[in-house]
Amino acid sequence: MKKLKQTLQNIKSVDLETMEAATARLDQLTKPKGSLGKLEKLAIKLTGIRSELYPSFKNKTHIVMAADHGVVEEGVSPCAQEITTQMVTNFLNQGAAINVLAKQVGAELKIVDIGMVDDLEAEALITKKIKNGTNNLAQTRAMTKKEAILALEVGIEVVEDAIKSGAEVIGIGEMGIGNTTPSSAIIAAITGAPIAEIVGFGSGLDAAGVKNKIEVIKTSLKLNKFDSDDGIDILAAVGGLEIAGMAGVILGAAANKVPVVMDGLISGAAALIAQKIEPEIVNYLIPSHISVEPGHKTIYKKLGLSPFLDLDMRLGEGTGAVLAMPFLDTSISILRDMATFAEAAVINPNA
Ligand SMILES: Cc1cc2ncn([C@H]3O[C@H](COP(=O)(O)O)[C@@H](O)[C@H]3O)c2cc1C
Ligand SMILES: O=C(O)c1cccnc1
Repeated sequence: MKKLKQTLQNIKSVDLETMEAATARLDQLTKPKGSLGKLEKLAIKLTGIRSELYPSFKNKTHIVMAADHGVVEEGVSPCAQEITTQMVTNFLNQGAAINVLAKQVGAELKIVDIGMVDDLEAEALITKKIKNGTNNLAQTRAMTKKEAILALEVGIEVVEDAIKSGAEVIGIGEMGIGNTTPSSAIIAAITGAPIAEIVGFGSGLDAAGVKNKIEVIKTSLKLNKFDSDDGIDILAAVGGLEIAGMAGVILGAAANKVPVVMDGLISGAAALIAQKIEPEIVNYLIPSHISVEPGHKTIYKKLGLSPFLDLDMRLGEGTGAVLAMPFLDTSISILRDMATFAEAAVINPNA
């Protein structure tokens, strides 16, 4: 609890003065005002986070949190729970989509066991297990508040280590069979959106499976009472350990003035929890893509963010997050390297 408290105290508002300077420069560059759209908004946001006009995002780290979910016994996923362990092994052997995409953009990968059912031993795996999977949230609370806090603190620790090693931008992703169920429950709990509008087929449920998933989520929200103003209570009632870990990464990164690139539905649920705990974190969050999962747009709406990419993706692991990472460097190179109207001797249409 001490680590979490300290981290929350260290989260400060972003630097509005530097953002104004960035806006003024963007408006002097040789292009119609605002014509580079979201890239311009991104550059302005990043200067505010880093308190620097031309921050670097060359050193990229992507953190994948892995955990299991008791609720899979309700048939909410078409996939067997063992796939979590098999995929984490695949991550460690460089064979998954996230390995290929992270390598492509030059991001270092960190894989964290924060709550897998199986105990894997591997040098490259960061083992910070809170427990071997959550409880079945259709029967009882997913975890205790203490476990939720410990999982948040794992996220803070892992991201602080990455930042100490030089990370200038952090991506978040996850692996955990069944985790679109707690994610959808969190979205419903926080936004109040109708459950049937949020829930999707996850990794590939059929129509009957989606119907069952909706009922399981409704049951979990009725059964597990929580204080809807308390992000940690929501996390403990209907969340997941990897979701808590990612929320901790967001809080820890914000406390250190480092931007976090979100991924799909599950990282989005973590962002909603982090926002509930500390609303200021939204100013440190960078969206990436819009997932096929219907609840993802509800998340972006609640966060007030708009994604860059629409690639019909629905994988998770942080695949969308790493794909968006190069946009950070790109937006700053626009701000830094383009000529102004005065430098290029071009008539300024806005003057
Ligand atoms: C082989 C495989 C690799 C994955 N990588 C991410 N997920 C994604 O699917 C899971 C969530 O979907 P659901 O809630 O329907 O179980 C998570 O592990 C998520 O990361 C995968 C799923 C599978 C099958
Ligand atoms: O939106 C996602 O990231 C997602 C969707 C389905 C399954 N796994 C992840």
